[in-house]
Amino acid sequence: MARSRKVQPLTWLGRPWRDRAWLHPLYGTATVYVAGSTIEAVVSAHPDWPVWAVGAATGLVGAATTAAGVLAAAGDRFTGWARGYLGAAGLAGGTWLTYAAVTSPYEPKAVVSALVGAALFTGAYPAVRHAQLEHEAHYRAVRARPAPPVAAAVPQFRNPEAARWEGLLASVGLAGCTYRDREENRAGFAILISLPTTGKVTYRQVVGKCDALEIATKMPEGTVHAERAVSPDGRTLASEVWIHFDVEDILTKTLPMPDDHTPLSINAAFPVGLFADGEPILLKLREIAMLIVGVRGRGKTNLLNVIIHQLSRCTDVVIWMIDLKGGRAAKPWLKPWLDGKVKRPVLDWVATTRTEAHRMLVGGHALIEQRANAGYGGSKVEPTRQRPAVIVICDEIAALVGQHARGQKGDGGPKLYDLIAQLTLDIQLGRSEAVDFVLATQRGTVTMTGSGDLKSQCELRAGLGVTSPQDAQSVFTGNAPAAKLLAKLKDKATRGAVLIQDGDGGRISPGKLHFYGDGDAMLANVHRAATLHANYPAPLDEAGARAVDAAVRKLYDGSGYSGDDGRWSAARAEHLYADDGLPPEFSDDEPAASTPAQPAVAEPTARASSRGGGSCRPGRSAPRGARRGSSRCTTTNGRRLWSISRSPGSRSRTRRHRPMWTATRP
Ligand SMILES: Nc1ncnc2c1ncn2[C@@H]1O[C@H](COP(=O)(O)OP(=O)(O)OP(=O)(O)O)[C@@H](O)[C@H]1O
Repeated sequence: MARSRKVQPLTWLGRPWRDRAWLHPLYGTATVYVAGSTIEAVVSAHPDWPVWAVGAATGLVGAATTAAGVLAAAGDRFTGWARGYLGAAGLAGGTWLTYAAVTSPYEPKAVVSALVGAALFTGAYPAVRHAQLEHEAHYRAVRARPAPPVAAAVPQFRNPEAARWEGLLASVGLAGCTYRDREENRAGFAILISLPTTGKVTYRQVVGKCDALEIATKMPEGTVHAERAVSPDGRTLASEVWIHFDVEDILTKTLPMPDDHTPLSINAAFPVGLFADGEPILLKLREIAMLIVGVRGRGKTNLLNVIIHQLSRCTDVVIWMIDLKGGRAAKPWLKPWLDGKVKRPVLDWVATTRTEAHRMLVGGHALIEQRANAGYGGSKVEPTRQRPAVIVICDEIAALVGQHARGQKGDGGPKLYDLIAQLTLDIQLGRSEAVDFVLATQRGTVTMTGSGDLKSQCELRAGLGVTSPQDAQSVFTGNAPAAKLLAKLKDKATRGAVLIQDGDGGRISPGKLHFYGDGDAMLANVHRAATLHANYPAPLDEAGARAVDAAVRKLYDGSGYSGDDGRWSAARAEHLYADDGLPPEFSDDEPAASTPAQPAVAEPTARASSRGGGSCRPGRSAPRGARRGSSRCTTTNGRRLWSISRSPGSRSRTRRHRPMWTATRP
């Protein structure tokens, strides 16, 4: 039902004496005439008053009546005509009064002028009044303000939880935000708020108040964080924000690496940890370059181990690794093969020198060209065991392409510029040919990553803890809220905590990575995985291997990728065979309680034995009907290359940032 609206009262000019309005000028003239007669009577009674003084006094009265006329019609409710008419009436009346005071109101000229004035003002009045009434009608329609609604006085029902949250938000300086919804998750809960429509509170301000909310709710540091809400059709909403309260504080927990050794596919996502709200972090390393940034001791090596563990479960992937720290990270993964316990290493190629890394990058480029020229799969290569993806993992890229990573003068090794250019080109061209990169560095600055171009190619970023907010900014360029959150992950308890950014919109979420173990425990875990996964990674396809071999032979000493003088030859890989620093054997902790299902993978070809200088012999084939891995993607959309699964059964109309596909893996 429409509410009746009262209008403000309008002017005296149109309203009072509405029925006899035409008499107004006559009343006015009569009033002035009576005033003139009164002045005459008073002056006659005082013959000693000088004429000039009487004239001046009435002149002042005239000026005052003129001003009164003009002021009476001030404001936007009167027309200009009304103001002119009243001003002129005041001026005429004042002038006449002055004249009548000095002479006499009964003198012929005074009488005639009074009559003429009355006639003129009476004649003009209807037009002035008509204009005024029209103006008032318009004013009433357009400008009249509604009276305050009576309903405002009636107390409204308030959801007590909404009132509590809005009160809390207001107490930390987020007044005007409206509580909309609450969603429980595995780590705690999240509330959805609408920002005030005045724009007085922005998303950034909410992020800035997370510290204050932690204090107000007595939560540990880093357990409250904000995330923009997303509409059901995937658009980020400017006015709605989820605030997460991670009661469980997953960021400070240690999440042991699941003892899962079943086979996977690179076309599906694999878990690497849990988001702060308890949902799994799933990575899909397809058509994307990943940049991992974290200062020493924040968990880079651990994350690389987790990634190698999961990649080496894939039956359609070839893993190459650049490890310029003398192979410290790669060697444990080679150990079962070096010990002769398995017939193939899970890492297909390891480069521990800049020269070998150059060979690898040039070989990668040859593979990309060979695949592009062959036109496999139309616009892009879909990895299979017959034509596997190649993932190049590089631990500490600063040692390879950083500003200070120059080789010895005259050592015949690659130039820094060549390495930067080759790596950048490979990342650019590799994605459609199933050649992708995982790069790790201590800082995200251009001096450490070689070039801005190279860094900008890495759409998937993972931040693992930095020393300063500036460093945090260099990971998630231009994203102050994320940088702030990353800079918070600095205490011991949050080691292995990560901030992960999706390439298609920059949304960032905190989480905790699975822990692969420390020291000997880590080495034992690696040994076990490298043993159990030995047959999973595919050999490089024959045509690709030939192209890589030919390209590598053009460099340096003419040795290649395959054959006796290939990548595993004593001349190039002898240092990897040295058993320094690694515990002797892990033979007794081999497949125990959770013996994995054997992979249903094709037996590596006999040709594989020749690659690897005779050391890389065919492994046993798996029994028929062996169980495949259960992880799968139901859908993906074009460029979205990794994402996050949503907890099932969410009721909210407005989603948190969650994906288009679901992983069914536990
Ligand atoms: N996910 C995790 N959960 C719990 N603790 C972790 C995790 N990741 C790493 N840590 C802890 O942090 C320490 C450092 O980890 P890691 O060696 O992987 O760091 P890093 O960044 O590679 O350091 P460096 O460059 O010195 O090798 C580990 O010894 C471990 O105690």
